[in-house]
Amino acid sequence: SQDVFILQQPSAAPPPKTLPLRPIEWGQLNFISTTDTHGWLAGHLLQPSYAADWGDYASFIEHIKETADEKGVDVIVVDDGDQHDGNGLSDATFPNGEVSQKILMMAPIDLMSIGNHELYKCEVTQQTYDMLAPHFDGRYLTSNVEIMLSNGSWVHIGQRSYRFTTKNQGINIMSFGFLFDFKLNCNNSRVSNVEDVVKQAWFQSAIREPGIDMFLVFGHYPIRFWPEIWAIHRAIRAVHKSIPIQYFGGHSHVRDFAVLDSRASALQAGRFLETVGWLSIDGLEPGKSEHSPDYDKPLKYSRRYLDFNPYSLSFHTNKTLGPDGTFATKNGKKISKLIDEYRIQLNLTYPFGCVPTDYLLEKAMYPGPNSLLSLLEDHVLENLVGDDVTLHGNSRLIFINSGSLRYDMYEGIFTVDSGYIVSPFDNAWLYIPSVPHSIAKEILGKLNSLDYIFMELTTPISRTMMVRQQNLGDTFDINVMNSLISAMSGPKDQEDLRTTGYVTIDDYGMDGDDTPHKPYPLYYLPNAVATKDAFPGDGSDPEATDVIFLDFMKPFVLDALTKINSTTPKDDWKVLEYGGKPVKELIKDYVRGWGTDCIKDMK
Ligand SMILES: Nc1ccn([C@@H]2O[C@H](COP(=O)(O)O)[C@@H](O)[C@H]2O)c(=O)n1
Ligand SMILES: [Zn+2]
Ligand SMILES: [Zn+2]
Repeated sequence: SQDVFILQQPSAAPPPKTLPLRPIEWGQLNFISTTDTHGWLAGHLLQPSYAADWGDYASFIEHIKETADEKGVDVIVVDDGDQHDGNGLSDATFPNGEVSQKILMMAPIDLMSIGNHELYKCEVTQQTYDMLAPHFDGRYLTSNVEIMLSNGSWVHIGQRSYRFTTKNQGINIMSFGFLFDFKLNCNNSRVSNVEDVVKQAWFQSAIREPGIDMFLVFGHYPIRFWPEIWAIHRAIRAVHKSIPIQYFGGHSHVRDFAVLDSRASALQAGRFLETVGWLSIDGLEPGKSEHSPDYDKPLKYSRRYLDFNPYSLSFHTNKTLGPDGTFATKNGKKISKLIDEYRIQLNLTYPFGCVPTDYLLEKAMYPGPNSLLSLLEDHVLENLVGDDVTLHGNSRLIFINSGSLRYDMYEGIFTVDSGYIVSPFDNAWLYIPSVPHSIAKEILGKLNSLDYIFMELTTPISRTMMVRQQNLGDTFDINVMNSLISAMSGPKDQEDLRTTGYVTIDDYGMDGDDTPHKPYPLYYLPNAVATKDAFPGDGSDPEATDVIFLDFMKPFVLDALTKINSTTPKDDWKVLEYGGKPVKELIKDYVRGWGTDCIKDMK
C-alpha cells in the first residue's frame, strides 16, 4: 500500500505579496471568462501566482454577480471548452473528467462551449452529452458539433443558439458557441466547418430574429489569424452593419484581445486556469433600432487578464482572505474541500521522486540544460522498449510531438499529478520498420517546417509565440520579440516587479495584465523532436532505421514521408503497433532515478 502524501493545498498557498493591482473597470455589460482549463481545477500548487482553485473561482463569481446587482449592471460568465487532458484531477479517472466535470459544474457559469479535448475520445464526448449539456439546460452551446446517438441519429451535443435578456440592463442577446474546424475527433462526433454553418438556414434565421440588441459568439477558436472568427463576423455583419458583437475564444492558449471593428471585439483568457478574463462594455443602447441615425457610435471596452490567485480574486471583490475572511463563500468552500478530497482519493499527491532543477517548455532555450524537450530527447525516450524482442537493438528514430508535453516540470517533488500535468495523454507508440535512412533523416525537418504551422500538430505554445510575434509586427524573430517586450515593459519598472509572468501585447496595448510582471522568457519550440538510438558506434548512418512515433502523429508522419518520397504512396508505408510504456510512464521511471531526498526532508 502506498503512503498518502499531502502536498500543501492551493487554498493554503501564500499569496504573492503586495502586488500592485488596479480595480477592474465595470461597464453596463461585463464578462468573466475562462478557457482551456484542462482539468486544472485544483490550481497551480507550485506557483503562487496561479494558486487559486475552482472553489475560489466560484466565490469570485458569486461576489461579482452580487456587486453587478448592486450597481444595476450585468455580468455574464463564459467558458470556452477544453476541460480534459492536462491534470490528474481530470485524467486519472475513466472516462477522463468523471470527477472534474462534476466539480466544474458547481461554479455558477452561465454559458459554456465545447473544445477539441472533449472530442478526441468517444467516451468523453458521450460524457459531455450526458453530463454537461443537461446541466446547462440550453446554455451549453455547440453550434457546429454533433454527436451520434446509439440509434445512429445525429443531434447537437448542446444547443445551437441561446437567446436571453440580461437581468439588470435588459439587453437582448443572441448567443452562439462554435468550435474551430477540428478534424481529429472520434467517430461518434461530427464537426461542421464554421464557414458552412453560418450559411445554414437555422443560423441565417437566428441572426434575423427581431429585437436582438447584441450578439455574443463564444467558443473554442483562436481570435486572431484563424479564419473561423472572420467567417462568423462576415456573416453577421452582412445582415447587421453595426450591431454590437462580442466574441470570446480559446484553443491557442494565449491572453489576447482583438478589435474587429468599432462595435465588435474579442477576448481570449489564456490557459490552464492561469488567467481569468474580464471584459466590460459601455455604450450599449438596448431596445434602440439599429436603423436609428446615431446607432453606430463606437463602444467603450475595458479588458483585463487577472492572475488566478486568491489575493487577486479577493482584491477585485473587496473581500478578505483567511479562515474568518469574507471571500470564500459556502459553495466555494465546499468545492475546495471536494477538490482536496478527490486529489487524495485519486492518489494524485503520491510522490515518485525529486526533480533536481526546472525543466521548462517555452520558457527555456531548446536545446539546452533546462529544456524539457531536451530532457526527453537526450535521456528519456531512449528507454522506450517495444513489445517485439526481435526489434531490440535495431537502429531507431523515436519521435514525439512537443504538443504532447503540456506543462513545465518544476524542481522538487514529482507526484502522480505531475505525471499527468507534464504528459497527460496515453498515446500509443507506432512504428514503420526499416525505413531507408536517407528518407527517415528528413522526417524531423519536414515536421518542423512551416507547412505544419497552423496544423493540429503545432503546439499551442508555438501558436502562442506566433500571436505575440505577430502583434509586434511581421517579424518571426523571437529574440527581437523578447527584447521588444523587455524594452516596452521598461527596465526600471521591471526591477520593482516581484513576480515573473505574462506580459501581454494585444490590440489595446500592454496594460491588460492585471498584475504587472517581469516577462517570462520565451523561446522557440519545434513541433517535434527525435531521439536517435542504437545508431552505429562509429558515427556513420545506418542503412535503414525503425521510425517510431506517437499514434497522434501518424497522419503527420505519413504526410511528411509522402512529401519526402513522392514515389511511395501513403498507404504503402507499413505502420505497426510498437508497444512499450507511454511517455508519462517513461518520465516517471526517469524521475525515480533521481531519488527521494526531497520527500524524506518533508516527512
Ligand atoms: N492525443 C493527443 C491529443 C492532443 N495532443 C496535442 O494537443 C494539441 C491540442 O491541444 P489544445 O489544448 O491546443 O487543443 C495538439 O495540437 C497536440 O499537440 C496530443 O499530443 N495528443
Ligand atoms: Zn487547449
Ligand atoms: Zn483546444
